Amino acid sequence: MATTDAPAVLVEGLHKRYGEKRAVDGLDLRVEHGEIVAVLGPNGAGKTTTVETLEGFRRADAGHVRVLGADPARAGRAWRSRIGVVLQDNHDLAEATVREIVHHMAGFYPAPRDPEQVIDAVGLREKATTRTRALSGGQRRRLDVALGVVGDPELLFLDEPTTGFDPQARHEFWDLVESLRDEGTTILLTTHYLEEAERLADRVVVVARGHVVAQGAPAELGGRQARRARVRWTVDGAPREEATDTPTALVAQLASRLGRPDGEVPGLQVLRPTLEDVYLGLIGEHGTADAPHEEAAR
Ligand SMILES: Nc1ncnc2c1ncn2[C@@H]1O[C@H](COP(=O)(O)OP(=O)(O)OP(=O)(O)O)[C@@H](O)[C@H]1O
Repeated sequence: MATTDAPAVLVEGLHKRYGEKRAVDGLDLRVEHGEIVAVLGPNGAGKTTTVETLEGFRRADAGHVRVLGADPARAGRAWRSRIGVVLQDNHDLAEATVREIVHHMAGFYPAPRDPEQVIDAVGLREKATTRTRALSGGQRRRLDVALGVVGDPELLFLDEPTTGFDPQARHEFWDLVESLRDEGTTILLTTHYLEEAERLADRVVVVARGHVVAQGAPAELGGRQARRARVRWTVDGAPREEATDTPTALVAQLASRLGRPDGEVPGLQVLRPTLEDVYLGLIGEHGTADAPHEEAAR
């Protein structure tokens, strides 16, 4: 039960096929205790299959998987009580109220959070006595998050947690995730929102066609080349552009070289690639999930 030096999640060479489809194809992943890792990737890249394998809901065809020191395919109830899960699709609890469900779920864990505090934390106080069938999509998702955290998990899996959230709800959810991080919860999330990954993740892992194609801190993903700034300016109305690691020096040089009395550089723009730019570049390089595998095409 004690936390060891072993990572919270360790995946080596994970493979999973559905018939001929290689959904996960040699995926490696490591999540340290206390870390928030965001898994990004196009539709069909294998993110959900991977996460569901880590949660013990799917069996790997091959590979080494350890989650909190155990093989999820064989781990028992004590292990399950240490993880929290927010799935992409949800079971139907339509007739129960928010309060009933959160209290009910808390009862399955040895040391749950206070269900009323959880209801507050996910912003469902005003809906506590509402039946779940009467919740909006975003409210329903907040309830899913409440059910994922009520057991006070050491490790929380969030599969596209904010899909369907309005911008305010998304920001509130991010605050909630950050407070969980401050309490030491390890979090693995999948998302299609680059802003979400940038805001929350210590590390971003990009998956395409069933394996990891890049990983790193959000500010470093893609390496120096992908992160170069582009400086644009005009000379006699004609556009010029240069990629550089030192945009400030280039701008200073342009200001003196162009020799305008006011020191202004006409049409000056300094563009730095966003995480989205870098991500789209990586995905472009590695093809989309549904492109045929190179091996298959040979
Ligand atoms: N139960 C299943 N049976 C057959 N094929 C499946 C099954 N689940 C997933 N797949 C296929 O496996 C591949 C990976 O799917 P997965 O759901 O893991 O991707 P994902 O990265 O989570 O995608 P998304 O971003 O759309 O949620 C896809 O091509 C998908 O069609």
